[in-house]
Amino acid sequence: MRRNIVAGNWKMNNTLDEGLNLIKDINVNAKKTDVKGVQVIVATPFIHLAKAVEEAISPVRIAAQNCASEESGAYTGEVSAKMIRSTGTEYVIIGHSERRAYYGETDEILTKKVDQAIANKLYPIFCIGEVLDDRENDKHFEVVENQLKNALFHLSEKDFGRVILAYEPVWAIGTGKTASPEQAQEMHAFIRKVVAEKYNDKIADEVSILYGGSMKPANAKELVSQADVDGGLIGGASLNADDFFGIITAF
Ligand SMILES: O=C[C@H](O)COP(=O)(O)O
Repeated sequence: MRRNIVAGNWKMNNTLDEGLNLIKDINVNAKKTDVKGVQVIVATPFIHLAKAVEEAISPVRIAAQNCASEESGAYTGEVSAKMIRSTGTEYVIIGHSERRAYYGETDEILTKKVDQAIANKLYPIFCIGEVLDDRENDKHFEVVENQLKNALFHLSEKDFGRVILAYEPVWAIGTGKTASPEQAQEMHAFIRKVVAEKYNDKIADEVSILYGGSMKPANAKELVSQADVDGGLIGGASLNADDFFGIITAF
């Protein structure tokens, strides 16, 4: 079912103590705030996951920021989807533009990660988005469509139903430049259309599509009030519980 979701992505920030204190602050905010049915997700580094799951109270759920493309074995430094699920974690971000750009994650690798996540009953938060050059050359729709097709469209209808999409124009991540509400809506509507063409209208209508890229309390309301923007994937502003809830209460 299409849900409103605000997911914080801590990226490589917070020691274990800092992270658990932030979860406590998020719990305090969650208790005193009417989140109006918004699903709150916090994507922590791997080291926090098991304790964050114990600490987080409803409606806060925990996500990993990545998972291995392989099931198990001699892959030093990797963390499998099964290991992540064994901590009680329910969600995993896959295909973040930083993973694509800095760690060479191709569509082929991402396909395997998505399959691992689904096989281990995690909900993938799958990131798509163009770089500035793509947008300036009017290739942004094509790029996003290919990212969807190449890593997700092998999924059955049932498995696709577990996926949350996050549109993150790379030029807006951590730059303070946000896509305008119109640019976000235009792309989200396009994504829904591409999903409808591949699957059907019902599936397209039910998939949650989050916007990510310099979303802050000050601009969140305009973005989430767009018809096809179902929430946000928040980087910088998720590192402070008050800012994070400033976005959650924008609905
Ligand atoms: O995963 C989150 C996005 O990369 C957005 O990051 P940002 O809010 O710091 O721009």
